[in-house]
Amino acid sequence: MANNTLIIKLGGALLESDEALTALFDGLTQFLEQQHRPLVLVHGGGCLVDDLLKGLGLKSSKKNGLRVTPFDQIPIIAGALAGTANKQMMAKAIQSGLKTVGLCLADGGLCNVTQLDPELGAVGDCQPGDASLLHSLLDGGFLPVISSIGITADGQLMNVNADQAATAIAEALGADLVMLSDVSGILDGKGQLISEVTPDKAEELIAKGVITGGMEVKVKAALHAAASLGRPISVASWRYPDQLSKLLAGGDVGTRISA
Ligand SMILES: Nc1ncnc2c1ncn2[C@@H]1O[C@H](COP(=O)(O)OP(=O)(O)O)[C@@H](O)[C@H]1O
Ligand SMILES: CC(=O)N[C@@H](CCC(=O)OP(=O)(O)O)C(=O)O
Repeated sequence: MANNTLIIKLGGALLESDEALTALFDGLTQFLEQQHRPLVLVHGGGCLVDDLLKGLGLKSSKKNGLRVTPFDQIPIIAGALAGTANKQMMAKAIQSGLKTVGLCLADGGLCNVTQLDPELGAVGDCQPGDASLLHSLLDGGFLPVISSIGITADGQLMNVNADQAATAIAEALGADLVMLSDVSGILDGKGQLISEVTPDKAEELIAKGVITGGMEVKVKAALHAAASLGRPISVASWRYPDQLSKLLAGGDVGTRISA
């Protein structure tokens, strides 16, 4: 199989805008027609989980950008991420005429997931595993759409941060990785886009409290992937799918994170 596989991670806030979701999948379809690159989508859905837990009267909190996941909440969270979010993404892909397969991190042993930290409950650390199922699907012309739910060797469902899941999958495939979020990239203290972030710059911005929460997790995951894959990782917005080709050609779009 061609080794120019592209992983695009889609932040969950995209699911809150039907218009943006349609535009993105139309953009992805055009991109695939032009570039013929094997593409894998990895998605989040944090806001969907927030809404669902709130609706059920359940409290939820985050530690360093990661959701504390009590074991009795994992069935609900897995339902939201591997169920609703995954199928809503697939639905848009199908509407755009793409042949798609919905997966989680456990399918075909794609990722090895273990408990990250007992204080976080059912939250998984995610390491690259067996990518042969993905290779087969890509060879068959399918678009894999992957949620960030994992299963440990002991059979425990785990909630994995979707940026960490995307980096492990990019490592498993040796693929390029682009993270599309609800912001245009990493912003400085004045809200201006930063075009390039190195490990030193990231450390400085995190220490100053400029990069926080979900973006801190994203930047750390991207720095790890940039180092292990030996290429930069881009963080940009899902609002401008027409800029994807420019971004991949090294153009001035979003933030480039290099190790
Ligand atoms: N320096 C920063 N630049 C941009 N966004 C930041 C920054 N620091 C924190 N954030 C927050 O990070 C969010 C993106 O992270 P997250 O919500 O995890 O996105 P996604 O769901 O796309 O993974 C932004 O919406 C913003 O609120
Ligand atoms: C452990 C952990 O934090 N899991 C995340 C998984 C979803 C996610 O990462 O969604 P976004 O990409 O939309 O942020 C969560 O429960 O919110």
